[in-house]
Amino acid sequence: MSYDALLWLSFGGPEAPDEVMPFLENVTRGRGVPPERLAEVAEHYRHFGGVSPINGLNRAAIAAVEKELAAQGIALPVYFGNRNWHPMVEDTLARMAADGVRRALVFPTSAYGGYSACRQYDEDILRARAAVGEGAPELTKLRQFFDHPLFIGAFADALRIARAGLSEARVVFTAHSVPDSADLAAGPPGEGGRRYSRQIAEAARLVAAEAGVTEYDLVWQSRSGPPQIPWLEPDIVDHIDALHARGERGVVVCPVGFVSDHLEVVWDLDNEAAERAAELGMGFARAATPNGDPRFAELVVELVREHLSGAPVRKLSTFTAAGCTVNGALCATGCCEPVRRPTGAARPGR
Ligand SMILES: CC1=C(CCC(=O)O)c2cc3nc(cc4[nH]c(cc5[nH]c(cc1n2)c(C)c5CCC(=O)O)c(CCC(=O)O)c4C)C(CCC(=O)O)=C3C
Ligand SMILES: [Fe+2]
Repeated sequence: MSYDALLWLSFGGPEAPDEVMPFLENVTRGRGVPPERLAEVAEHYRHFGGVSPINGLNRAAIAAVEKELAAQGIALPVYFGNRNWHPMVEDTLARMAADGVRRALVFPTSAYGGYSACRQYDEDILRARAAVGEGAPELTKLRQFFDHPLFIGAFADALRIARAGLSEARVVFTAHSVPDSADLAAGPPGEGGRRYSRQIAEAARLVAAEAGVTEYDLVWQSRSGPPQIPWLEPDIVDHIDALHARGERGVVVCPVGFVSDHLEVVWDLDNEAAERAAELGMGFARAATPNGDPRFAELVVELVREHLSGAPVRKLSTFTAAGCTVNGALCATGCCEPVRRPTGAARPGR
């Protein structure tokens, strides 16, 4: 099979103060996130002048991937499109079609399975292809890479470096929380669910092993949604309290659930969690995310080469290599089914 382009598909983020609310409305439309939470998150973006780091980080990563492709003699133009903010994936796909792209690979900026981390990117692909209509490029999404040796290796080195600065500290892995019901529905029906949290736990185990860490915890961060709906727990900040209560002197946080230092990392960890640790007199360090590591570009190009030249599928876990589907198709019927969130208002019966 031959491909004409690589589409870099990401979440998107505002790049000016007046973009914050429209961006947040795009993210949360129909998802039952209370207005108070939205106002709070808008405030987080305002601490950074209304500019999320995510688009800039993606542009830098794309530049690194373009260099790596060229270095490996692969002629594949890279396009950038987002789910929630400009450049919107619908517009990017229209441009690709106009440029004559017939078939493209898609790199989603998430390593994991689950509704938010995988299936929602399939929905983006479906939506973008429907928007372009006739002549829309055929899109093959690259697989989940949470257990790829280059991903694990980048995190393991970052964790080693972060630990080197703190003499006594508990290692804590963190990932974005999701509703418990969404985690339960993650993966193909019949496989017991929880594909998202199981993959996160496996990545944490692999990173810890490679970094020589024998004891650690796995916690969650950045929950939204109404408080009566259960999400994955414990929360990172509550966990820092618990570590303090049992006499730990410091904490090294490894954000294994993310590929770059976007807002959830630089606000929820580097500000909120770091501040709580400081209040408690605990040491705090945070491991870098892989986006800035040269191995990240190599990883992307290796995933591309699995398709272009049959490069071996390298992975460190025994979990199924999932997420690789064509034109937004699911891994399996009912895989990572979205769980409808209550909006607070009564919903008309359907
Ligand atoms: C699993 C997961 C990932 C990792 C996988 C991946 O990377 O794709 C992720 C990434 C990200 N999440 C991001 C931002 C936001 N996520 C929100 C809300 C939510 N995230 C959820 C899950 C995840 N999110 C969920 C279940 C919700 C509830 C609403 C819903 O069911 O959809 C909200 C709404 C406000 C709030 O309530 O926090 C915002 C602003 C940004 C960009 C940050 C920047 O601007 O730098 C990134 C990379
Ligand atoms: Fe999110």
